[in-house]
Amino acid sequence: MVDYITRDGVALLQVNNPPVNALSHNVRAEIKNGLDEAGQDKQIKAIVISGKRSFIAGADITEFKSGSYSEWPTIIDLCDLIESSGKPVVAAIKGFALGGGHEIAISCHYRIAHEKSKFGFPEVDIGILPAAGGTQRFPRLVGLEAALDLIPSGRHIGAAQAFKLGIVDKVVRGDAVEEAVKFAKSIAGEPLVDRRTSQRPVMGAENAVSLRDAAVKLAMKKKKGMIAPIHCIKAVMGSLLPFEQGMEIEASEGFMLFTSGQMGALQYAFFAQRAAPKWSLPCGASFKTVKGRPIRNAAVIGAGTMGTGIAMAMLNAGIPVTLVEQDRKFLDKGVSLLKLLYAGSVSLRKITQDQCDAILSKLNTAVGYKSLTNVDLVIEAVYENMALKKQIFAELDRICPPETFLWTNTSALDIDEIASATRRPDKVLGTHFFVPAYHMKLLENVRGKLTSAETVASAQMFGTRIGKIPVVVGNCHGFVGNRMLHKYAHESDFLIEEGCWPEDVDMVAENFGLPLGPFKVRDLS
Ligand SMILES: CC/C=C\C/C=C/C(=O)SCCNC(=O)CCNC(=O)[C@H](O)C(C)(C)COP(=O)(O)OP(=O)(O)OC[C@H]1O[C@@H](n2cnc3c(N)ncnc32)[C@H](O)[C@@H]1OP(=O)(O)O
Repeated sequence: MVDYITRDGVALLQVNNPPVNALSHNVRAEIKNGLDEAGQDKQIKAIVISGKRSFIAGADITEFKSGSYSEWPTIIDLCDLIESSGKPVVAAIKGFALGGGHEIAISCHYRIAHEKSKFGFPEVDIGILPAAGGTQRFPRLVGLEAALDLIPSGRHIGAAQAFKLGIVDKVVRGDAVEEAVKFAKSIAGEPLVDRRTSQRPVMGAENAVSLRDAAVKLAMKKKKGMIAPIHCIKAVMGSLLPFEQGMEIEASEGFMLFTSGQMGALQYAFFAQRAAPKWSLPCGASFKTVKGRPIRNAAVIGAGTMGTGIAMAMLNAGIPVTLVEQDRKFLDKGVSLLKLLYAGSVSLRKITQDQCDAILSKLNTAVGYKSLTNVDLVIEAVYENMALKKQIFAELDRICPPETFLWTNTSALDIDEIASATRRPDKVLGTHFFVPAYHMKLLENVRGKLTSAETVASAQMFGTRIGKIPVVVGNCHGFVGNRMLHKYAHESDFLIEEGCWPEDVDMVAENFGLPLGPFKVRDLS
């Protein structure tokens, strides 16, 4: 799990724990053994820590449930061992240095990073904080302001910004490991006193109160209902005390999170989101046995809210889209809406004007279905009317090539009945997008009784490609999402009957952490 390689007086400890080099107990034990071996070997003058393929994505999240994250050596022990090493330790970073991996990196005496590497403390999003000294060392490396920005937000940054902030000592284009080995040789024997992060003062301490208040305000706005950001902020503020005392604050803030229900729920969600795109059918088919067909181009029928949203989701992923309406007036309205949304993204600087132009260059429009003779996929997104949908599917079936997938955006209608209007029921599937379709992550892929495994595989692949979390569901009224939503909507309605105002119900739901309250969602639909 950790290869120990010696190179001309340098010991290279290379973590090899696929898929993401998480710091599982065995990995930690082997890093410790490697550090001990390198420390004892008189021939070794410096140490490089790196990862095969990528650096280290953090603690092994499964260990927070099992409890083995706290078994010796912990990540805290490793960080202390690395920092106090008498021989210089250099982190060679490519790929991800996240969470505990980032904490290991900032405990090293130097950091050499590939230009495409990424840094971050995503702990906040799984309900915890950087509990291996990260809340204490990071402010000492980058200052209070940047630490209060990056730790409670969990935001990833690239190598260039990491260099600007002082996280990284050198950014390289070539092989970060080779550069780090070369660098380690060049600094062997130099004093390390000012290279130990825990010994540094925290910059920006004079503005501590205003920086803290601003961070709390932002966290309450951006991460509504989450307790971890506030504990992160409290722990970072502890860095204004001497290091040992700050570590105690980190531990006590961490303890509250490690024993919270939110930690369990968010870590459940972490694994559930990764499990959802995997699928298997009663016949045994899964991604292991069936390959999906990539979608090279697509058409969307209907330029209303759902149709334009779905078209945007595809355009954002670089898939050329033809937006189709039966009437030029509706088509123009849809295109104007779509352009307005992209113009908004430009003015908010989410994309540049050039990127906007490139995206829109992949948008075509058509009145009627005649031009759909060369598309891999058609997604129908007209209003929920079975007779209309069947009529459209019958017509599409006549015009589109036999291999074209015909999918329907419906939140409740029977996929089998829609498929019965075609001669290709195996290629018919429901794609239930949620409003706004260009933004919401969930995509229910509804399998009818004749939908083929290849169609399911293609829809799951497609969902991931357009940045959704696709999940295969059965064909029943309301599928899964709306069956859950209906209960939630009923309870919200009862509250109105009992005298609450819709805006009050929305406010409570939003303060709990939902992006939009139930009545605002209904206004959008
Ligand atoms: C005593 C001190 C205690 C604590 C201090 C430290 C705390 C931490 O470090 S908490 C962990 C912080 N790190 C993260 O939260 C990173 C989580 N991972 C990711 O964000 C992503 O996986 C990635 C950006 C690193 C890579 O993304 P991608 O290439 O899209 O891969 P997947 O997300 O699909 O993941 C692939 C595979 O790996 C599993 N996995 C990912 N990270 C972890 C992890 N940290 N621990 C355990 N397992 C992890 C993920 O579930 C996928 O598994 P399957 O293929 O089985 O689905």
